[in-house]
Amino acid sequence: MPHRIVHMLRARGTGRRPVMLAIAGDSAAGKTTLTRGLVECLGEDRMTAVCVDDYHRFDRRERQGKPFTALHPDCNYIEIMEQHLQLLAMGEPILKPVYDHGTGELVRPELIEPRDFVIVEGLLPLYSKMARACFDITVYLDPPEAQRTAWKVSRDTTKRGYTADQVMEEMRRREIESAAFIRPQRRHADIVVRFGSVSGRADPPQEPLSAELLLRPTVDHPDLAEVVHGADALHLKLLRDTDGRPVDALHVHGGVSGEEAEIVKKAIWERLDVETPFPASLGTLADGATSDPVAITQLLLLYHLINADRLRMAS
Ligand SMILES: Nc1ncnc2c1ncn2[C@@H]1O[C@H](COP(=O)(O)OP(=O)(O)OP(=O)(O)O)[C@@H](O)[C@H]1O
Ligand SMILES: O=C(CO)[C@H](O)[C@H](O)COP(=O)(O)O
Repeated sequence: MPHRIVHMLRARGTGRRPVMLAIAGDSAAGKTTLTRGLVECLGEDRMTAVCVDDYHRFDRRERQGKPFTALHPDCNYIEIMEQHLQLLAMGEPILKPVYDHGTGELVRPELIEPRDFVIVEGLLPLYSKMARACFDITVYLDPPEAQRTAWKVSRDTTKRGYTADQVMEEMRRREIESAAFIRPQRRHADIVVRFGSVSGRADPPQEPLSAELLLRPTVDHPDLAEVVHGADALHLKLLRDTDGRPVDALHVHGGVSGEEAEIVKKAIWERLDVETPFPASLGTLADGATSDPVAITQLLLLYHLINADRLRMAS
């Protein structure tokens, strides 16, 4: 006699499941910037973006009296986030809470209907085993702390109503929870991305930041050795991961020329061998400037999304 869960799963039918991508990282690590370009590229009719900071249990005012910050799992409805991620992974709609980052208030929930691809970004998407089980591809954004601090001060003082001193004080308050709950998610990512100067090289201030992408063998990456062969500003290196295991690292220097970046982007895209037209408009930053290291990172993520979709259709 099948269990009730089996009946429920059968009744649900064989709807198409979306490809699920997680982008985790601390506040102002660049998650929204990366996500926005991906959504623009594939279009909202194919891609749904969800921010899991919407699962904050308390609004900004309520949090002031609490012994923890927004980074703590107890400050978030983690179980509801897990339920919703499971539903999205099965292609089901959710009624998602909404946290307004501008005002710090919890506002009217919104209906989210997953499209072919779902990007889930935020502070804690890879925090629990159940949440991690919902994803096909996982990314952790790991900028140098000094870089992230500068981004957070600039963004929170212009868009979230804080003074620079308030931001710095809040970052100090969050540090213990950042170490305990945010940074450990790095170990669960298929790809770890660091926008900043490549080690041993000082990027000139007028150039976009360089990128280092750790490409862990937990997913199949395109053959980048061929792609970057002979390039001046892109290199593939074998590094030691934090657990001591060897890992490929793709370095994209901020000073990469437009022509070289274009050749590499097209070469990555050709390895997909799909009908989808080459995505031209990637790499846009919040201030409207463009960055080839960001564009190449986004292209690699698109490669994984489209490849995962294609493999699933074929299976
Ligand atoms: N690769 C980059 N190059 C230059 N600037 C960047 C880059 N990524 C992010 N930034 C800057 O950092 C700021 C914060 O980025 P973003 O809003 O994407 O972070 P986030 O991780 O989504 O933040 P939060 O979780 O706090 O909402 C942006 O306003 C942008 O100016
Ligand atoms: O880390 C964050 C992600 O953006 C936010 O700062 C957090 O979600 C809530 O903080 P705030 O009270 O500043 O809105």
